[in-house]
Amino acid sequence: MAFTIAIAGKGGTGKTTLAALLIRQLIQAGKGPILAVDADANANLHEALGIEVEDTIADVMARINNNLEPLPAGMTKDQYVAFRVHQSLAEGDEVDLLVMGGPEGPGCYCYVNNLVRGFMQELSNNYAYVVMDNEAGLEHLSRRTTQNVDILLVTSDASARGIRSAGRVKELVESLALEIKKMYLVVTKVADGSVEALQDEIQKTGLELIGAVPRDEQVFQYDLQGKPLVELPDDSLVVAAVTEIMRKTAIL
Ligand SMILES: Nc1ncnc2c1ncn2[C@@H]1O[C@H](COP(=O)(O)OP(=O)(O)OP(=O)(O)O)[C@@H](O)[C@H]1O
Repeated sequence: MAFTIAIAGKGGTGKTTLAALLIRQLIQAGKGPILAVDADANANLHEALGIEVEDTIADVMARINNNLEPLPAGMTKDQYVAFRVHQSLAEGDEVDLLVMGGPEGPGCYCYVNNLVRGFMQELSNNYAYVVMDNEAGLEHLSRRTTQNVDILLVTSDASARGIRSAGRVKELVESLALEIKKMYLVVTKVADGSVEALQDEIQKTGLELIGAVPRDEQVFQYDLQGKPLVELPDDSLVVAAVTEIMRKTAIL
């Protein structure tokens, strides 16, 4: 069973950046193969990883559900879904990427979710690690289309409002009774001293702060130029911060 790391937080809090850097460091440490799952409808993990994606799972499922892709002779719907999901896996060096996409059309949830869930479980057995980029609403985790999580990293930017919404992610996890072994807070885009100023807010959430990712102009520049974040240099400030988080959480 793959070790699963999920990242969740409000839009723009650096989830994709964190996911890409975790994957970068896992690869560097020779911990592949890794399955990256983009479960954020707005996310662009493929760009951060430098992997081309043709299809999202939601697109494939919508086509199958609307009979735009007739079943090949001799194949059951289950077999065909498994085959098409497998086909939409984008392959890179040491990391493959599955983009969930969405939102899904009405009326197709249960059946497709059940199939995707079964398929995800089987698929993840082929990998040492699964790294998932999720929305704050934890859509896929709550529908259990994805498997149990070993570590959930909740991201917040360095603002009191951000910390409070990270606290709501924690409450959501608890109210949904999700099977998550460990949950930590990561404050992102941190300028000098701003984490200290947030200590009271952090304490109120009950989340354990595991690390801070500094605001780094280089990340912004890479995104601006469409350069994959996995190509950030070894001496990058954010790479060092993520490596430290991985040590503290015993991922590395
Ligand atoms: N440590 C950082 N330093 C500077 N800029 C950053 C940092 N982390 C993220 N950013 C910038 O913040 C923006 C949002 O980052 P990112 O895409 O990682 O967030 P996200 O939470 O995945 O957002 P979304 O939910 O919209 O996909 C990007 O423009 C990125 O360049």
